[in-house]
Amino acid sequence: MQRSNDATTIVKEVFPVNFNDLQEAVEQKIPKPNYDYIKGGAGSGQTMRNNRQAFESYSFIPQLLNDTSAVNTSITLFGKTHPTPFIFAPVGMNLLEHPDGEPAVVKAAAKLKMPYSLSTVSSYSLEEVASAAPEHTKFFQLYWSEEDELALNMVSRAEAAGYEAIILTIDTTVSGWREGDRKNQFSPILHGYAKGNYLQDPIFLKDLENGKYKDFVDGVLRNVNHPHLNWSHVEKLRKHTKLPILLKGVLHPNDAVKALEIGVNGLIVSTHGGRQLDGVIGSLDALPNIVKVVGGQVPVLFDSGIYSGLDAFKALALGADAVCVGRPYVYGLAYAGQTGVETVMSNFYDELVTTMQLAGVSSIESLQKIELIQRG
Ligand SMILES: Cc1cc2nc3c(=O)[nH]c(=O)nc-3n(C[C@H](O)[C@H](O)[C@H](O)COP(=O)(O)O)c2cc1C
Ligand SMILES: CCCCCCC(=O)C(=O)O
Repeated sequence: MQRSNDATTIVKEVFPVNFNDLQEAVEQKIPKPNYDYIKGGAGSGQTMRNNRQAFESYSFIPQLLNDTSAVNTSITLFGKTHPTPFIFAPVGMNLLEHPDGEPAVVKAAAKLKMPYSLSTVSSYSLEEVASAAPEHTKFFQLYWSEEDELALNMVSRAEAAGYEAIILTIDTTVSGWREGDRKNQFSPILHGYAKGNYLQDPIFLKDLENGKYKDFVDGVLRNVNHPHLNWSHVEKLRKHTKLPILLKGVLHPNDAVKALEIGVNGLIVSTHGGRQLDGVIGSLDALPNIVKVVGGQVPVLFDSGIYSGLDAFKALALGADAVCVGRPYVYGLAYAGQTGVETVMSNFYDELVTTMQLAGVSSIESLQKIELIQRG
C-alpha cells in the first residue's frame, strides 16, 4: 500500500489531525450520552491512563542511512497476506455514531484492505454487514451466551456468512463499572442500538417468545454478560468450529499458555480500551511477557490505546504481529461517516510509514528488531 501523496495530505488537513482533536470535534457531533459511552472507561479511569502512559514511557534510537524508499508493511495472518498491520477492533452498536453504522465501516476497511472485526452486539446483522463487503477479510467477535446453543449458532451463522475467524472476548463476563453511563443513566441496549444480531437469531427469538427473558434488553444483557464463562467454553468452541479462534482480552502469561494448550490460533492482548476492569496495567506493558511465552507459536495481536501511527510502531516493535484500533475509527465514523473512517485509518497508516522511514526500517520484520527503551 502506498503512502498518500501530497495532494491527499493537503485535503486531509481539514480533518482533525490527531486523536485528541478528533475526539473533541466528535463531542459536538453526537448526543452526549453516546459520546460519553464511547469515550468512557471503567471506574476512575486508571486502566485507560495506564494504557496511554505505557505508550509515552517508550522511546527508541533510529539507525539511519538505510534506503527506505520502498517500505513493505505487509503481514501474514492465518495464511493470508494483508498490506498493512492494522485491523479494525470489534466495536459494538455503530448506530451510536452514525446511521450508516457497521456497513459503512466494513466498506472503509475493505477499501483500505485492513481486516474488519464485527461485534456480537452490532446495530446491523452479521449477514447485512457481510453483504456490504463480501470479498473482504472479516472476523466475527463472539460474546458467549448464557445458552451454549445460542453462542454456537451465532458462530455457525458467521461461518455461513463468510467470516474467517472467531474472536472470543473473555474480559466482559460482567459489564464494567462505568461511571459516565451511570451518571447519564444510559443503556445503549435500551435505546435499541444492539438489535442487529439477536433479532435475527431463531434461538433468541424463540426464547423471547417463550417468556425466558423479561424483554429484549434483559435477553441481550443475559447473553452478553456471562459470568460462568470458563475454559470449558473455549474447548466447546474449539470442537464446534474449524475457523481460527482468537482470544481477546488476554493479559496474564498463564492465560496465554492455557489458551495454547486448548488450541486457540491467536491472542489479542487487550484491556478492552480500559472499559472493563479498572486498576489494570497498560495493555502495552502486558504485551512483552505474552509475546515471550507464546514464542511465535500463534500470532499475538494488540489493542488499547493505539491513537497514532507511532503507537502502532511501538506495539509492533514490542512484538505484536498486528494492531487493532477501536475508538479512533468510530470517532471517524461519527465525524464523517465512511469517509471519516477511511481518513482516520489512512492517516494512521501514513504516519506508520513515515515513522518507519525516519527510523530506518523498511519492513515489519526489521521494525520488530528495533529496541524500545522504557523510562523507569
Ligand atoms: C464503544 C465501544 C464499544 C465496544 N464494543 C466491543 C464489543 O462489542 N466487543 C468487544 O470485544 N470489544 C468491544 N470494544 C472494545 C474494542 O474492541 C477494543 O478492545 C478497544 O476499543 C481498544 O481500545 P481503543 O479504543 O483505545 O483503541 C468496544 C469499545 C468501544 C470504545
Ligand atoms: C451492556 C451491553 C454491553 C455491550 C458490550 C459492548 C462493549 O463491549 C463495550 O465495551 O461497550
